[in-house]
Parts: sequence; C-alpha cells; structure tokens
Amino acid sequence: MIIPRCCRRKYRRCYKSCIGDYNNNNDDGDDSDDDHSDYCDEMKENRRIEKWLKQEKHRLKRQIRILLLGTGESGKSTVLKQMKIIHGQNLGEGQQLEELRHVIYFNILKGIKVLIDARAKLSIPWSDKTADIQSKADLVFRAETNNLITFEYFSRYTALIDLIWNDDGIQTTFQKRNEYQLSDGLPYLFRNLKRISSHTYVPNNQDLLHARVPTRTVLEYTVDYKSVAFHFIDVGGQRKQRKKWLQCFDNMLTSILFIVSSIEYDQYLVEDTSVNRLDETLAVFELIINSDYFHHASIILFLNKTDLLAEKLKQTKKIKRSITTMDNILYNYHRPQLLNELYPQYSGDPFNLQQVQQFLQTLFEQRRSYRPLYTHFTTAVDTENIKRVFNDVRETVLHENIKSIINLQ
Ligand SMILES: Nc1nc2c(ncn2[C@@H]2O[C@H](COP(=O)(O)OP(=O)(O)OP(=O)(O)O)[C@@H](O)[C@H]2O)c(=O)[nH]1
Repeated sequence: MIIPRCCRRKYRRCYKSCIGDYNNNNDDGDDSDDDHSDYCDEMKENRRIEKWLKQEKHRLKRQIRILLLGTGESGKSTVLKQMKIIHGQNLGEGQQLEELRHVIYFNILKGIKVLIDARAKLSIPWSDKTADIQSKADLVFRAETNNLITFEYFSRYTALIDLIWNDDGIQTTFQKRNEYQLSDGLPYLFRNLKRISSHTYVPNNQDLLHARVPTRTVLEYTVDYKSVAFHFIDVGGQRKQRKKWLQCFDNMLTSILFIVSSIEYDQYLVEDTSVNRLDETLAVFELIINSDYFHHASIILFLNKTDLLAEKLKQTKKIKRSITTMDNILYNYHRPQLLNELYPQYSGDPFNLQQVQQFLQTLFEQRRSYRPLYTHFTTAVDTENIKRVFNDVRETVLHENIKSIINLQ
C-alpha cells in the first residue's frame, strides 16, 4: 500500500479515517498526491458539515417555535410587539422610530377621513351647525394620506381633526363602526392627539401598540427562557396574506397561537363585506386545528380585545335602553345587533362579559375534534395582561415539549 505523502505530513490526523475510503475508491492504485490532498479536504469539509447539521438539529429541537395565526386585525402583531416589550426590547430606535411617527400621523389622518366618509354615507347630521364644519371636513377629506406624512403637513390638520372627532355626529358615527372598517387603535390615538401633535413628539410603546400596520411579510422574534429559545413567527391574517402561511408550516412547529378578536361577531371582512368576521375566523380555525400537519403542535387560543368587548357590551346596553323604536326610525340612531340576534344558539345575557366570552370559547371548542385547546382571554395592548398570560403559555408549551427535550439530554 502506498501511503500518500500528504497523509504522512499534512493530514496525519485524518489518515486513519480516510485511508480506507481512499484505497476503496482508487482501485487502480493511482498515487497522485494532489488528488488525495483534494480528497482529504473534501472529507474534512463533509465531517464539518455533518457536525454543523447535528448541532443545528439539536438547537432546533431545543427551540420552541410558535406560529401566530388568526384573521386580519385580530392582534397578532400587537402580541409580537408585547413579546419584545416584556423582554426589554425597544419597538423602534433612531430612523425606525422616525418612520413609525409618520405611520401614526398616517393612521390618524386616514382614520378621520374614514369617519367623515361614513358619517355622510350613514346620513348622520353634524351636531355643530354653526362652525361650518362640513367645509372643514371637506378640507381634511382632501388631505393626502401616505406613510411619508411629515410633521409640517400633519400639523396643518390637527386642530380640524380635533374639532371633527369631538362633534357628536362623528361620535354617533363612531358608535356604528361595525358597519364600516375602522382600526381599533384609533380612539386611543385621537385621545392623545394633543401630545402627538407636538413638534417634539416621539412615539412611546403604548402609541406603537395602538398603531396599525397590516402585516405583509413574515416577522420573527426570538427570546431565551430557561436556556430554551422561544421563536415567534407572525404572518398577515387577511385573505391574500394567508397564502404565505404555507411557507411557515414545518414539522418543527411547537405551537400555534391562534388569535381572535372578540368583538368581531357583528363585523364584516375588509376583503369581502358580505362575510361575517367571526364566521370566517371559525372556518379558518377549524381548518388549522383539524389539520394533520399540526397534529404534533399544541394549539393555544387567545380570545383577544377583552377591553373592547367590555366597552362594546356596556355601550350596547346603554343604547338599547335609552332609544325607543320611534327614535330609531326618526333619527337613524344606532341599532346595535346583539350576540343572540346574530347567533341564535346563544341563550345567555347578551350584555354579560363573562357569559359572552364563555359562549365564544364554546364556539371554538366545538370546532376541534380530538385535541386539547388552551384558551386565554387577553387584551393585547395591555402589557401586564400579556406578561401574565405569557407566563402560563410558556409553561404549557414547555410542558408539551418536555419529552422531546428530555430525549435529547
Ligand atoms: N384596544 C385594543 N386594541 C387592540 C387589541 N389587540 C389589537 N388591537 C389593535 O387592533 C389593531 C390591529 O392589530 P394588529 O396586531 O395589527 O392585528 P394583526 O392580527 O397583526 O393584523 P394583520 O397584520 O392584518 O394580520 C391595532 O391597531 C391594535 O392596536 C386589544 O386587545 N385591545
């Protein structure tokens, strides 16, 4: 047997392991030093890749991968933002924060334009008859809306926005917001208009939690807990965006965090205004929970927007009590639809928060055929609430995953 010089000198360490393969693959006894040197390099590279793959597999198995799913505007990105806040990260810095300031200007201007338009379409009169409010509203309605709105441009409209928002006609229009599409973060932004209008304004975490940017890409965030990496994946929930969900389905997923807006039972889709939002969400949920693809993943349900549901039920009760049928006919008052009018199987008190939440929970539980479902009632804009809920979720997910981790150790 000829021992190649390269193995004797440079590759003494790999000689033992590769000389057998070398001899098998070189039956003709070619003793070219150069060929063997290449061969040794290749073997070393293969071993390096194999080692890396093994480490990567081990790392991925120790990683908790949580996919955030749900229909549009249910609160997925807000939950992801809370994960960052809870783990001490800023939602934006420097240039990014500057861009987010423009997003908030854009949200406010677009929101007031939606309200002005809806007021006209719903034929609700202005309450301010003296101040020529219609011509002011026309001026605001003609304002440009894009994500590049500067402070100078925005400040031209702030006094008018304040006047319009506080008009009773617009407030009545706002109460009927389930009949058109308005972002849920807007009341907060309008309430904070004075601070946001300042030239020294810098958005804080609460502002950014209420800002609305529809998700068009896949957003990811990883955080370590008890030496296990929690990897969150957020995708857009509107119909067009759901095609991208497939990219994120892999057998490494540990959990699906399915987020639902609890106030959507009398709302209709942005994408198709003839489709009830809750019906759509239930159909999507049923597909996900019964898919073989996720048989190994735990399913966690967030019935989100508890704060808005409580407010909605209170307001509905007040309106229903104070307005007579004749008022409705004469003044086109808001006639909110109750949960039992839309879902006749509901026999509870339509104004009772706990009973309504329990009914919503049952609707989702009925959709699953065999597996456990971990349900939480959440308010995604409330950091303390999400911190508490996440502690429970983390334990559930770790518990579910414990076997595979133990197997690796
Ligand atoms: N008051 C209140 N607002 C919420 C809550 N959760 C989300 N929002 C607001 O609802 C709006 C939509 O939330 P997002 O987190 O963008 O919804 P999403 O599910 O990521 O939406 P897509 O990107 O379209 O899939 C934002 O303006 C949030 O501030 C909540 O629990 N309470």
